[in-house]
Amino acid sequence: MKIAVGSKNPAKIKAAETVLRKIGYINELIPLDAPSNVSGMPFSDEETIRGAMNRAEYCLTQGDVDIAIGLEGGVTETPHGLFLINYGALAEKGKKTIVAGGARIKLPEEIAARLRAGEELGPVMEDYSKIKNVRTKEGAVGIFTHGMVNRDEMFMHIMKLLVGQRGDWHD
Ligand SMILES: O=P(O)(O)OP(=O)(O)OP(=O)(O)OC[C@H]1O[C@@H](n2cnc3c(O)ncnc32)[C@H](O)[C@@H]1O
Repeated sequence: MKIAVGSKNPAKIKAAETVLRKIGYINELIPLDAPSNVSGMPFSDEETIRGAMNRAEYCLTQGDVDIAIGLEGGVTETPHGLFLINYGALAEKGKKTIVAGGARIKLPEEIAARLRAGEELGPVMEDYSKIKNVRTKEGAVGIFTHGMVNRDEMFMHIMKLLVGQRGDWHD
């Protein structure tokens, strides 16, 4: 069984690899540059879910991939402020795509204002934290939880929700 993940982001690959290994999948995980076909900074649950699904479903069209994972970050507006959100999708040939969402936290108003003005979270977080490539490491969630929950761990939880919903992993 060949499994792909629709991203070359190390935080996403690590999350997918760790959880797949936990359930006994020890073959190579194939990272593919999969387009999300949504905006660079998804601004709703719907857009972020769509991005995750698009990434996963694109991977299924590449080579002989049997199962594909799409992981996508975004934000969503609420009456309480702008929240960081993340979703995952697991696509499999001949089956309905499985979707799961991850933990969410409210972003500080100074970050939210910049996103509403059109900036993307990746560069805004680099600027705010003075750390390069935050999105590939601890992520915004890691910065704002002081390392208590980093981006890979947050995606690991989404991965568990995905593989758990699929159910039986015996060949
Ligand atoms: O390489 P890919 O897979 O595209 O990963 P990405 O982090 O760049 O892209 P996402 O589609 O997951 O996220 C959409 C945008 O939000 C940014 N973003 C999302 N979550 C973030 C986080 O926790 N920390 C920093 N930036 C984040 C990210 O940099 C993108 O600009």
